[in-house]
Amino acid sequence: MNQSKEQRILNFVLQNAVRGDPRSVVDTIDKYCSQKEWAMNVGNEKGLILDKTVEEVNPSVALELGSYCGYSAVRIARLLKAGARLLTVEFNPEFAAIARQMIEFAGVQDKVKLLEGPSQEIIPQLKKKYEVDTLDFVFLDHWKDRYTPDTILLQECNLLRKGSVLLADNVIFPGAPDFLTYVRESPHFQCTNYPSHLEYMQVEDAMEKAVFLG
Ligand SMILES: Cn1ncc2cc([C@H](O)c3cccc(CNC(=O)c4cc(-c5ccc(F)cc5)cc(O)c4O)c3)ccc21
Ligand SMILES: [Mg+2]
Repeated sequence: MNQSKEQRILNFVLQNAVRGDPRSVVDTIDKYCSQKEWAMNVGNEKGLILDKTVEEVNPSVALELGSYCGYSAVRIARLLKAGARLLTVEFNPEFAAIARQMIEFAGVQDKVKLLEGPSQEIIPQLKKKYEVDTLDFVFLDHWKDRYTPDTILLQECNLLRKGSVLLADNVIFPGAPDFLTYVRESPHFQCTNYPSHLEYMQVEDAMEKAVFLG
């Protein structure tokens, strides 16, 4: 049975990156996906925006929606302070299996918990089952038509507090127009747009930061 692209990315990392070195895992994925096969990792250009936002927020509890191969989970986890944790949600079993191995190889498994299932089922379980009080940081990178309903669900589940930061990938390409309208018109969010480019391409893209005002 021939391998999936995601399996090929993982194999390239296992053979070329340095075990326990998150930076080398991130760089190796970027090398493969820019030179051999495009894949929907956030990439290095938007990754720098992600890094700056994570460093600014310095979250104790972070949530990622859409693990994919674990690229952004490794990228976020490497910046977390001692005792801080990242919960990453992936519904596709094959992607989840790849991401778990990527996270393990990078050596950030003590900071990251991958939750397998769709976000709309996982989010309502975060408080009781995963002992979350409120979320300091949320990275949205799953199905673009889920950004808005899940942002509403996070509020309904009382998972956001004054100052919680949402950062959304791909608000220009593939695009999340309803999400942009929702957060920009809501009195409960203060929004900032970060123009960038689609990972590994010269296509325009952007990230949107939305700070919850309570
Ligand atoms: C409900 N739920 N809960 C958890 C959860 C997890 C998933 C998966 O991780 C998953 C699977 C497939 C697609 C996505 C979204 N990502 C994208 O669609 C995307 C596309 C492109 C792009 C750009 C140019 C192209 F030509 C084609 C694709 C560039 C990007 O950065 C992307 O993030 C996410 C899905 C639903 C989930
Ligand atoms: Mg994306």
